[in-house]
Amino acid sequence: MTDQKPKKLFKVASEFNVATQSIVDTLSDNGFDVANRPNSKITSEMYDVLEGVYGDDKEKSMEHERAREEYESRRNQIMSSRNESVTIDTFLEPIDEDLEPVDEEPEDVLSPELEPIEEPEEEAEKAEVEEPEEAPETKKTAAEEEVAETPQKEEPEEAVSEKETETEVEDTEDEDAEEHEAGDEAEELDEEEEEDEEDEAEDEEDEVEDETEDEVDSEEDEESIIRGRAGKLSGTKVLGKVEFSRENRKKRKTRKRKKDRVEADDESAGAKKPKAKASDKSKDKKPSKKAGKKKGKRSSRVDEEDVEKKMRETMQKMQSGGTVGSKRQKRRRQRKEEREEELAMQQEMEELENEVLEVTEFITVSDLADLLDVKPTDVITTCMSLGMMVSINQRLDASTIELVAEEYNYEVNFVDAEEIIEDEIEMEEDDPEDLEPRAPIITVMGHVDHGKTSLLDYIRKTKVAAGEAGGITQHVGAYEVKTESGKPITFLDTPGHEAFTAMRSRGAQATDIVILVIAADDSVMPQTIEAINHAKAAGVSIVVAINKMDKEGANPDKIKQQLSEHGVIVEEYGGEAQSAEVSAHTGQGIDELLDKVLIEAELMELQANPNRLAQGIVLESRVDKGKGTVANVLVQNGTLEVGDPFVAGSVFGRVRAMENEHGQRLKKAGPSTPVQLTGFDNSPQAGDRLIVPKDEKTAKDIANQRQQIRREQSLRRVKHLTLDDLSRRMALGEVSELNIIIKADVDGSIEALSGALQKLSTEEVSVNIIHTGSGAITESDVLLASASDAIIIGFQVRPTSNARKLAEAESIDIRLFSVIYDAVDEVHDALEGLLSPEIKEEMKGMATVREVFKISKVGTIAGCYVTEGKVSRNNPIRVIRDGVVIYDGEIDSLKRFKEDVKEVQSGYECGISIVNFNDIKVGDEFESYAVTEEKRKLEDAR
Ligand SMILES: Nc1nc2c(ncn2[C@@H]2O[C@H](COP(=O)(O)OP(=O)(O)OP(=O)(O)O)[C@@H](O)[C@H]2O)c(=O)[nH]1
Repeated sequence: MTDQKPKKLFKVASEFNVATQSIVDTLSDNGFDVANRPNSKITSEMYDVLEGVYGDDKEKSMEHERAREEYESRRNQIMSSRNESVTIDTFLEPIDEDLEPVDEEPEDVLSPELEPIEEPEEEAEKAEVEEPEEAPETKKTAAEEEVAETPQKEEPEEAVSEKETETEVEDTEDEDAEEHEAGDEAEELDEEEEEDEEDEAEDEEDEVEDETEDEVDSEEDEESIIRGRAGKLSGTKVLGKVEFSRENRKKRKTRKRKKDRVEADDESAGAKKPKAKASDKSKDKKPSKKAGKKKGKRSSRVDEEDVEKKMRETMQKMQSGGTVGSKRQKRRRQRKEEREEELAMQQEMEELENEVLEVTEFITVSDLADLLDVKPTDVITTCMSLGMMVSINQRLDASTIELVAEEYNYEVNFVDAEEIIEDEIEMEEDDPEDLEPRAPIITVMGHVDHGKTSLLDYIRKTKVAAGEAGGITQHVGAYEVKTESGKPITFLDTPGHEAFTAMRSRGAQATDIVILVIAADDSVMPQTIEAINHAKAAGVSIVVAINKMDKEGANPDKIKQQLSEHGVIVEEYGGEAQSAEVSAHTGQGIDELLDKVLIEAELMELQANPNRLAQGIVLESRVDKGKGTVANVLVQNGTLEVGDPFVAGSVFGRVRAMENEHGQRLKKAGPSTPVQLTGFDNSPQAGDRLIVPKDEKTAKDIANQRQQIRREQSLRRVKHLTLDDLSRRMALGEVSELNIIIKADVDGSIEALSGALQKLSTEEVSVNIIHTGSGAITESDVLLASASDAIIIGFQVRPTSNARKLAEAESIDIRLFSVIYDAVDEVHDALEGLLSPEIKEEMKGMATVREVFKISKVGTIAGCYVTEGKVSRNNPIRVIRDGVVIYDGEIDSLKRFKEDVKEVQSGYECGISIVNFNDIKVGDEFESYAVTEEKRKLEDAR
């Protein structure tokens, strides 16, 4: 190297296989001052020094080079075999003639340009191959002699050493620098080279980013890394570009989707499936390109027009005078963009495939078809294939909608019809300027006996009465307290999580902050944890009140420690939860607690707009003999005024009167004000949202619509789980636990039954006994079953008549048994999906015993009054005393006056005697029932 021309830094770095910085450092250690720029000159003296230091690395570099050459020759073989099918010669005959140096692989040369439809790996592989494509094109334009000359000039030299014909124009820039330097002395070329090299350096940085580049490219990457070009990574800006274009695509997509919805009718004829729709869309966007890519039929997609167009484009680019390097860079960017686009497209298609339908339950077949973009007949056919005959206007239940939607690759998200109606009429968002701070609404929660009630009582007694003569005189579900700073806080006055969860289960949320009460002398208990979980699920802030601080053994630190284990980290422990140590007995720390509540409220920026139509929530309602329906309502936003028409749930009303907790009449109630409200048409339910629409007509319309929906739902929906549909709902994944309430005659039976039933738990369904009790099945059992979606099993007991009616109304499955193992078998069969209630029992009539006549030789005759249905002579009869079955047998005689009759209708008296049973007492009830055999239906078995 001693007498040779100076080399460039990056070349030397590449030769020695080390970073340019290392070279610079080494040289500086040896007294040479060289800037770390790729084109810095390395003199022969410097080179000698470097050789001494990095000789070994040079060896490695050469090995590396050999491996690269090997790879390239292998790749060329593959290329030439692969591209036989795609020849572009036909299109470029005149060019080929001029292009001797590269005509060995013309198809490779042009295919990437003309057919950007190959698989990404292919694309990557051709990263190098495409280079020459510009060369031939260059040559084609005779005018571009200058550019064309370069490869031609080099060819003879390279032809000797290079086996590959593709020979990468890169070589003319990459290795050429090296080779030329040995032979070519032309200074002006050097300058050109410098430019090229700079571009190239950038280009190579690009390659570093380009993950799909092939091995050869990765070698270049290595080179680029070696050349220490990391400082120039400004090229990553390209990514920004790509993102931008993707966003645009998304927007376009959204618009398109909307448009599609509008034009659904026209298009739906062809679009059988959303998938089809998706691919249509993709075609719209990327016509033959993508389609071709998918099918891999590349040559078929290349038409002459395309070729010409591409050629023109290429020539334009060349004429515009970009260097080869910058063109390559552009090309790479282009490819990268294409890949990004493709990715975005795939994502979109996936999105489309997993599209979620937002529907209300019980939409009609034609509505569903509209949403699915298909014809109603398609939905009808689908239903038929699922074994259901439906008509176009038939409303479908949730599971059918899901099944049909699934057929069209849609997921279904059921939305509350009421919400939809509400959304339609919901007034627009409040202008931030109109918002004013409002009082926080607080619920007190905590474990049993930790002092919730005491705390609420203390606050009510000490903080409410101030200034309000008489204090709280009536229950309105909530009350407002004034803190020392004069700021108000509204407390919901029912402690415990029942009220909170009941509201939440109805989708309503009245609470902003939960005060979590924990006794300082106790510890974090199950209900504490439950309360934490509920509050978290509702997204409600927690302020901790460590109560009973007056007690000996109070250990607040222990509580704080335990709380942190459950994700509530108080401020002293570095968390965000406010906490106060209080005593509901002495009042210690209560002011501090309220202050902390206010701090939390401030942090939450609780605001409302008092100058708008009111919105609120029904806390509870009851029927008052004098006033009609009275409901406690918490105004959440806007101002409710006397005379306002409103709708609460499905109930219409007009504010007749409002009273606050002090029994004072109010004309207006602003945000966070609890009021007792009269003027309802009917009884709303706790948790119902109350809104004041713009006029009475709208309010009535909404109420009517909602009533209709509720009617439909109550008519059609099997609201609660029954043993009959257990296996079907298990299969649909709707049920994973079977909640059971057991009522039995004696405690012993309860234990035996619950033990046996619990053992039936399977992997799919666990059996939970949520409540047990002895005695008749009461209304509260049915309510519990309704709230927890449970079935009721009665063993030797019967429901009271109110419970029976309620169970019917609420579709609660009550199963009555006289033999424990019958109950166990039935539940077992239901779990196994084998349940076939072939023998069904139906209550036919009830009669109450009013008098008892004991007649010797005949036995006891009961003078009865038929209260429900009819009592038939031929039906079996049960004797029920205090809700418990005491005998099950047959009627001996049924008489009206002295005549034997077959049956007696309700409202009539009759005399009944029972075979072998004389222990009849006044007040007993007779249940006349029929046993019917039902053929097992196929759908039951599913
Ligand atoms: N020493 C002391 N006792 C308290 C304090 N707060 C409540 N207690 C007592 O703890 C017991 C339970 O208090 P409650 O207010 O009924 O507790 P709770 O959490 O409402 O209980 P449930 O309504 O059963 O859930 C009562 O005997 C209260 O007198 C307190 O700060 N100090």
